[in-house]
Amino acid sequence: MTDERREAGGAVFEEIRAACARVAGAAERVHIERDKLDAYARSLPVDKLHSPVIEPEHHYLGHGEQTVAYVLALDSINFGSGYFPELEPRNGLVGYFMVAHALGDFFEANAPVSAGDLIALTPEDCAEIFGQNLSNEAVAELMGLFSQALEDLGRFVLADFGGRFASVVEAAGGRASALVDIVSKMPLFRDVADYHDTTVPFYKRAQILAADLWLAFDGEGPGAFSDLDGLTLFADNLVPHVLRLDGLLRYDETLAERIDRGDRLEANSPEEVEIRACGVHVVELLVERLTALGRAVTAFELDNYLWHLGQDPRFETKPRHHTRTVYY
Ligand SMILES: Nc1nc2c(c(CN[C@H]3C=C[C@H](O)[C@@H]3O)cn2[C@@H]2O[C@H](COP(=O)(O)O)[C@@H](O)[C@H]2O)c(=O)[nH]1
Repeated sequence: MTDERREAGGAVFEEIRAACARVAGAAERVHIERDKLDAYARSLPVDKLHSPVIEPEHHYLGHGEQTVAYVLALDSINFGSGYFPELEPRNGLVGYFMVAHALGDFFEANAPVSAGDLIALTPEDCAEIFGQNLSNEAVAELMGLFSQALEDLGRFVLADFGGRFASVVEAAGGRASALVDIVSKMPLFRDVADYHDTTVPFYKRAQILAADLWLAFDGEGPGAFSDLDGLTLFADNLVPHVLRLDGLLRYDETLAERIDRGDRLEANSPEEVEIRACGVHVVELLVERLTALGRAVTAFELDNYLWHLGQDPRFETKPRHHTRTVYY
């Protein structure tokens, strides 16, 4: 990493990178296929890498401070992948896009949505918003967690920011690392795992919040951050899956079998932490390779490219790891 990038990123980004590199070095169940990195880096379509996208048809964009509120709410509940196989599609959408779209419909119908409105949302309200049936135990658990996460956000905004969502972002002073520090005061944003003796921060949703604000506001106003190139991969269950199917990550036989037959992995288990950390580290290695090839790219840009690539049926139809967690 160059000194410029180190300066651009806050301490938190360096902590994530260092911890994930340590886990990758010690990992027993997940292996990085280093000899394939160079060819993979060369195969990436650099023109697409530099244009991260947010789908306007699925997000509530263009509404000023209400869009700030929406993005904060969205990334408060940008999790549930371990529950997604149990969810009903809503208007033909599943997974992340279902959640983003349904929350957008809620904002459309109820604007201006206040902190108090978020605090008041019950699991039953969430089931209605997301078109879900609470008679399914796993779905009921997820709707309970969504309601808790939205309530936490509402209380946080009310207690520390006078009820004004935009003030949360303004408090970060244009630094994504500061935004990560601020929102991580909410317990459900504190995405920090343990791996043997190592503390491993991922802060997946806190980081994606800065990225989404940047995308939603075209890098202006609430989307202006000077240190976006400090962001790491947002460690979820889709990008590592893409990296696995594309041959950069190899899981040992036992882990591969468990995932392929649909067993769930425990949150914070060594194998779950290894998958996430190796995902983060591979992306760092790819950023290094691409930079050396004169095709400088950021981890955020690679994340956005790889995540959208993962929506392709080639990846979507193959089993990936599922973990019931509030972090992704
Ligand atoms: N690494 C990374 N993980 C991301 C995202 C997003 C969506 N964000 C973007 C979308 C448009 C804008 O560009 C936003 O930036 C969702 N996820 C995670 O995926 C999982 C769900 O997957 P599926 O079951 O297929 O819907 C779940 O854990 C969810 O938390 C990302 O961008 N990067």
